[in-house]
Amino acid sequence: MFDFFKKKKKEDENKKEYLEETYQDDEVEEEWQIEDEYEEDFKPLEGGETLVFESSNADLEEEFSYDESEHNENLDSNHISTEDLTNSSDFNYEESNNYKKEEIYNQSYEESENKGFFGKLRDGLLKTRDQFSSQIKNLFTSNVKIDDEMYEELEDILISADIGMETTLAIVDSLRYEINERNIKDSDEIYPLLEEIMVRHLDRDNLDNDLNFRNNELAIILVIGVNGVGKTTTIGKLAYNLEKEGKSVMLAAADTFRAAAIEQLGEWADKANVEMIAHSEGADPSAVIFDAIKSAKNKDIDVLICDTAGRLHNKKNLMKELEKINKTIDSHAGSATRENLLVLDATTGQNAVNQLREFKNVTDITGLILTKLDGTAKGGIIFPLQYELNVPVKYIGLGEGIDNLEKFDSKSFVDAMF
Ligand SMILES: Nc1nc2c(ncn2[C@@H]2O[C@H](COP(=O)(O)OP(=O)(O)OP(=O)(O)O)[C@@H](O)[C@H]2O)c(=O)[nH]1
Repeated sequence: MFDFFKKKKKEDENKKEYLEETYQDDEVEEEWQIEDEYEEDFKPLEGGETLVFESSNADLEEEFSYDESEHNENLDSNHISTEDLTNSSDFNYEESNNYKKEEIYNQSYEESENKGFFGKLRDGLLKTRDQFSSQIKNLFTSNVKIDDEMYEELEDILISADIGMETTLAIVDSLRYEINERNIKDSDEIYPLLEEIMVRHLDRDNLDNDLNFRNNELAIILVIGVNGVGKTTTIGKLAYNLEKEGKSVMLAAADTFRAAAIEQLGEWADKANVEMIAHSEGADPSAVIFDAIKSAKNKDIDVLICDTAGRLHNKKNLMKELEKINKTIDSHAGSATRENLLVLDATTGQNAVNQLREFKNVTDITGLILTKLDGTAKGGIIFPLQYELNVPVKYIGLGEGIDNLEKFDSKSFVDAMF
């Protein structure tokens, strides 16, 4: 699965220094029993090694030529080996190695490379458009009388597209106002006006839909989200996108809750041809991020994308875990530009809005990635997320392929809905 492993020396002094620097706050220290945890997490690990999963790259392979027998000798149970991964009962190496790589590349490259951004967006939003656009067209091209009944019908259509009550009412109010102001009598003219008003509502707060990068500064992206929303897939796609833009990317497998999460991320690291830093299942996520920051700095990496476990059922622990991760980043990469991106599954409709509300109570969310828009007619969910909760959508997922992640742009999105 991983083309080879590289082992990296870690001095015990660094660990001590890290613990001292990071955990000066008595309260946090007490609650987390940091000393114990870290002693366990960092227990060397004969030779004090951390595993770095390298992507397949001939040059790198030469540079860090990997001696498997040496690796096996030194491997500590606290870290993962290829064998652990391939032999684990819930992981089928053969299958996983063959499965998506081919599928994903064929599907993505052959079909999508020929299509421009807008073509892909329109394809991805087919289900949303099918439902929404046909209803809107029916309403406005049938010489409907511009009266309260028409506005009520429009409200129903917008709400059924998951646009949410608050945004729907705001859009319909604006439309009513504009129709009066412009003295529109012909219902045909309402169709483009509605499109214009919908874009305006998405853009109301001038939210920044781009990722936050500064030249020559490491950017650290924490990716948060509950199981199954498409977090791992999205990290792989994002790494691939950013690499294509010319940035060097590294992944940190800080969702250590399940071994399968680490394995799956490793697969995506391979597909996107980027490096991944991982410890074993149950390790301290902050320790993984600490190692990843060190490695990213040593290698002059532009973007470090960190997977995290987003288990909302234990909000207090999640909050503490994220606090600890943030503290680690502040202490060791204080000048890094930061993003906390929440991944939401569009097919869950209003549930995605509830998840954003919950996560906003737990941590600062700087942006959203809305996945699986290709599999739902609920694309309108993007409106309450941006308009009501004021969090910018930065990317949208339009399929399972590695290049099925697109930057979000309100004008193109609304165009593709109509
Ligand atoms: N159609 C479609 N499927 C997607 C998209 N993003 C992710 N998926 C699929 O959603 C499923 C779950 O994705 P994962 O990346 O495993 O989700 P996760 O949040 O990491 O889930 P856990 O590993 O259980 O925490 C997979 O089958 C993905 O292929 C998307 O944009 N469109």
